[in-house]
Amino acid sequence: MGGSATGQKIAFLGTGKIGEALLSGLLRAGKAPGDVMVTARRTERAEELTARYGVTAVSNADAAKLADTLILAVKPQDMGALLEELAPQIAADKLVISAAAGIPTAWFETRLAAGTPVVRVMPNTPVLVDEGMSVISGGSHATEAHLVRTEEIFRSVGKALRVPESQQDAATALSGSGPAYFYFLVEAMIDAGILLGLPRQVAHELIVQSAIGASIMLRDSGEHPVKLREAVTSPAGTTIAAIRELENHGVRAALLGALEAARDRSRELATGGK
Ligand SMILES: NC(=O)C1=CN([C@@H]2O[C@H](COP(=O)(O)OP(=O)(O)OC[C@H]3O[C@@H](n4cnc5c(N)ncnc54)[C@H](OP(=O)(O)O)[C@@H]3O)[C@@H](O)[C@H]2O)C=CC1
Ligand SMILES: O=C(O)[C@@H]1CCC=N1
Repeated sequence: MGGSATGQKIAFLGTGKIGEALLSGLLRAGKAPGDVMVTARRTERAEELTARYGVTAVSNADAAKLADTLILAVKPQDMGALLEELAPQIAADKLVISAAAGIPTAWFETRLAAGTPVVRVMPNTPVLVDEGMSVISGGSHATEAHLVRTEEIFRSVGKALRVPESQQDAATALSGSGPAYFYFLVEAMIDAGILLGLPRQVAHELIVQSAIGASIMLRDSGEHPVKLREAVTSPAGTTIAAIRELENHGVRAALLGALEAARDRSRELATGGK
């Protein structure tokens, strides 16, 4: 199989939140709807996706037959059943990409035909706005061409970075789940604005634009986050009063613990368990 994704048929097996986000991004990037297939458990969901995107809804078995690249995007807990149904139908010249948290490439390799290339990818939902962060690791039969083909798919919706598979659970905790932490912080800060007497819409606008500005500075200034924070923190000013409260409440320690918990949960999902 060649390295280029152009003209290749791609199937999403399980097209929920992340599957749909990726699908919409691929189409925005110019992939022809006729080259994209989706599978769904429910007929209404299949109809919704075909109406919205003009892609073809097929059975899992047909996806395995017709597509060159299969992107498996069901929950880790549903992966066992999907593989049981599908493994015998996947020829070893297909590229199998798993977007599932936790499950190692070796788990797939033991269930698929000998030599089937498997690539594990952890994307995140900002693929919806072409600002995704996808972390990629090849299994033991994935060649450079397979990794390049995977990168082409995920770079069309943001950044992609190759890491050793041993780093995937940590990457899942950081970038896979990462957007949720920012939404959580923004939600809490909007509530703080309400506490301070601002109308909700004003609080929302102030915090969201501050988040956008801060994110762009983090990305583009080349400065360490400490430097950027110091530049906001005037002597005896307002910011240091807030930072003292954050430190008093152990927010840094809470984040360390939170990401460790996410990493551990990813490890627990390794067997597709509950
Ligand atoms: N959400 C995120 O931000 C990210 C998620 N992931 C990973 O992506 C995967 C999916 O997560 P997410 O999109 O959030 O979950 P969703 O539940 O939104 O999507 C999973 C979809 O798979 C469908 N499905 C389940 N079994 C089958 C089957 N046998 N055949 C066809 N379709 C099936 C479900 O159908 P039904 O609607 O009937 O339940 C559902 O639509 C997980 O493994 C997760 O770890 C990775 C990175 C980020
Ligand atoms: O919460 C989850 O398990 C998935 C994986 C990373 C983001 N969402």
